[in-house]
Amino acid sequence: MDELLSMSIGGAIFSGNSSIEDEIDRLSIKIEEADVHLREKGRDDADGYGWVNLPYQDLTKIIETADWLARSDAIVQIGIGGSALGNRMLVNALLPPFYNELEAPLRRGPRFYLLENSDPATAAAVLNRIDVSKTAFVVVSKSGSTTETIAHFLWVWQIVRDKLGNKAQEHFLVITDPKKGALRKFAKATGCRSLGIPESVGGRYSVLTSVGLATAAAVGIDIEKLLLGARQMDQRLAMRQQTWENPAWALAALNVIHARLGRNMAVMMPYGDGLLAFAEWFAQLWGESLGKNGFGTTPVRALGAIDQHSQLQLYMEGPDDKLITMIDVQNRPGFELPRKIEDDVLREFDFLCDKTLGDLLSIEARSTASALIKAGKPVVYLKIPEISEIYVGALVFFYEYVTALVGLLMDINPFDQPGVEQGKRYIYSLMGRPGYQEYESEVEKYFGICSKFEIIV
Ligand SMILES: O=P(O)(O)OC[C@H]1O[C@](O)(CO)[C@@H](O)[C@@H]1O
Repeated sequence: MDELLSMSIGGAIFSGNSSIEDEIDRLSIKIEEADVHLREKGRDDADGYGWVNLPYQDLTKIIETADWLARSDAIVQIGIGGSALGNRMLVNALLPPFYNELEAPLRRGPRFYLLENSDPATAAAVLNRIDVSKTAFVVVSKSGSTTETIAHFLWVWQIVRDKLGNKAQEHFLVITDPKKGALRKFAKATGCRSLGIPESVGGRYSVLTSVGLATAAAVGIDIEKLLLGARQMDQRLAMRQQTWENPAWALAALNVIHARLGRNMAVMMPYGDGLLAFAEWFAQLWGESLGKNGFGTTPVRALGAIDQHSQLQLYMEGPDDKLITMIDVQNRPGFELPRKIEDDVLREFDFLCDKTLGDLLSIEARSTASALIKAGKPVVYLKIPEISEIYVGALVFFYEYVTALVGLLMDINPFDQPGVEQGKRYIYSLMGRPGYQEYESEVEKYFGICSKFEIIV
């Protein structure tokens, strides 16, 4: 059986004489219970747990829609948080660098842009790069009401309608809740295309639904293989019923143990530019799922080898408050360094000859892990065979699984995000949304406290 992922752990400092094995074994029963709970709730398609079934879904409708999307010259996806980060992660990992700049056939599908942040500079720049009449706009929001997304949508809808009149809706795909919300109403009223997001799947667990898959397939990512990887991971995790055989169980336990010991940051440091956005996707998954009831470890996004020259000093000799995960990749595209150095003045670099840049990156990952372990810092060293659909699908499912398990081990609900709602109410009140006026005075009060200490230079 081909390997999907390997995990090694090292460098942990525990209290007293306790070993990593003892600490993890102590949590075994609770992990088994959490695992059973997760799978049972998944089978029932309970609220929040639906992602467990996504590897087995029927892709027909998504593929049909992707075929339509693929006929456009550019795709602009409008969404934020879980309605964008998964797309960014897939595109970053599975399309060639500078994809939008490539010409066909190297570019396998339409150019792909994301409108996430409510920053007018980015929005204007994207609109300047596309021909509206040859573009498909994909509006993604599970709730159908996220302010940033709706603001972008209203702006784009106006522009497209001004340009294309009653043909405007032919350029829109809405991905939202199958039954409710303003975007669902819009799709019904205009007759534009739409896809549903399963009700039981929350935003940050939705990359393997229409949210992540429709545009991914349109730009040439093999979504069947993504699901195959997720499925294989699911099946392998289900087979491993001992903590020390099951990497998801061991990693979930490890995270809980380190958090209890005050290691309150979870550094995600993949080695390779293609996994940069994986760390960003992980940050939402981890932060929004686990930051509750005073628990939660702060996700920190890092990138190897770049952050060796930026953050590593802190990881090595700063406070012992981090669990550092590194992701190494076994096979990377070849990029041979010179066989021989001709210039005398450069001879001291002979040791680099005959290797590839990929070898260098993996050597850097191993060396950095060793240095951290020597310094007594806890390291999780993950290795995937390559950055391709199967292994990315497997990695995504693995992290969703680990995150949910950590939440259940800590007796928190890993599928809600009540804390985010307060800020949303304040935004609505300041933007004048009816029904939210009462919150304006709260904003004034609390922002007033903050402004009291304003210092101007
Ligand atoms: O898909 P929606 O409903 O627009 O939500 C976007 C994001 O906003 C949040 O609700 C809060 O940040 C996330 O959980 C979600 O991924």
